[in-house]
Amino acid sequence: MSDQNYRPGLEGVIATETTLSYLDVEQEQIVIRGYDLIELATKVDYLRVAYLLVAGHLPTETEYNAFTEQLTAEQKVPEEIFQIMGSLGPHTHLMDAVRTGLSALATFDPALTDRDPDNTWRQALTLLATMPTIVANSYHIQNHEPVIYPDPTLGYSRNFLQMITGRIPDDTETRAFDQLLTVYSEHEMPNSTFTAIVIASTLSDMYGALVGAIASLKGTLHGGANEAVMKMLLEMQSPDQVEPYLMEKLAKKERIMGFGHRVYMRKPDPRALLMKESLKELVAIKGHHDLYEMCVKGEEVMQREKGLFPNLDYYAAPVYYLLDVPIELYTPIFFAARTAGLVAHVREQYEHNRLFRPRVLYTGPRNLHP
Ligand SMILES: CC(=O)SCCNC(=O)CCNC(=O)[C@H](O)C(C)(C)COP(=O)(O)OP(=O)(O)OC[C@H]1O[C@@H](n2cnc3c(N)ncnc32)[C@H](O)[C@@H]1OP(=O)(O)O
Ligand SMILES: O=C([O-])CC(=O)C(=O)O
Repeated sequence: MSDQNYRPGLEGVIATETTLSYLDVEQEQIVIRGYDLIELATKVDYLRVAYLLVAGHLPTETEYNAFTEQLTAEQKVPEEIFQIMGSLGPHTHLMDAVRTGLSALATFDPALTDRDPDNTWRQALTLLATMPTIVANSYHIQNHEPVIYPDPTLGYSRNFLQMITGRIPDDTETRAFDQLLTVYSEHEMPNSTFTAIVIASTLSDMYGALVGAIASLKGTLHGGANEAVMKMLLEMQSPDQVEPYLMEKLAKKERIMGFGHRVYMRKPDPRALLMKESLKELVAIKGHHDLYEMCVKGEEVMQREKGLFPNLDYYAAPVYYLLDVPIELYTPIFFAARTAGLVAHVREQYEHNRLFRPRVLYTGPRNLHP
């Protein structure tokens, strides 16, 4: 086979057609069904964006009310899910606990393999409704704490955050968390979304596609970077330590988590800019000015030394931190937020399916005999 089409890591390769989203790097815009993601994040809430992704248009007030009512009605998960998650080993990574919880949830779906759009819409709603409950409680279960059940009187994001921290967040915290969910909701064709549509292309079910996506998102080159960023910031301790810390790592040719991006490359990630603003606002209210200063210093050093910009994970990590979210939950929350984009992509894949089955550039031996 000719190697002229071979691109390691499929860099720059167009894998599918979609009406969902597009990274317009030149215009520095993330297009979500025609809208700018950053404008959406500043003007509408996460649930409206989730509806936009799955249904294809922003909801009317009637559609929005019906959507939130349906989600609220489905927030609870069967107790067996918590029991299964509670039976996992002592070293369980929360992404693996969520992966297992989601896998188990599939066994409660009465029409798991029915790909009719009405059924996949129902499944999308179930997944959006239950993911916060599974994600938040993965932490409590692993730490032998009581499960915190969803509170149907709170909105989606406020309820999600209260299930994590055990206290009802104020309006500022709820808004910051909601915005975080929105900027994580969809991002064209990252590794995890690609994994999901590859699985869906075999006509496997939506849950299975998302289970694969979780495994992909766990990696530190992808979603796992946000946890690594926070650990790095805590290790640095103070603004004056940032430069020596980063210079030492760079001298050892280590990757600095939260910087660089396959698509943006040497351009800023618009989501990181919004999260930087969000961090600034939270710091003004909650203190931790040092944290903001450290982040800005890190950005300056990486720009000067490597010409690299921060990605979303770099500024999302300290925002999570100021919202009192345990570090182990940063990546699972990314997954919960991305559920909106993932279910929309899986539904789209079913609508115009073609099995993914690429070829290889074979570099091994030939004509050997046993
Ligand atoms: C929400 C998200 O999932 S965003 C991604 C989150 N992941 C991270 O933050 C992990 C850190 N970043 C990285 O490892 C990379 O930038 C990736 C994986 C995100 C993208 O990588 P790729 O597109 O494969 O870029 P590639 O690895 O070819 O890097 C290009 C150059 O930039 C350097 N580079 C890229 N990112 C980094 C980094 N974070 N730290 C140090 N150097 C870096 C590479 O060493 C390479 O330099 P060279 O040309 O001198 O060898
Ligand atoms: O687009 C990517 O490759 C990774 C990313 O930023 C995301 O999934 O949000």
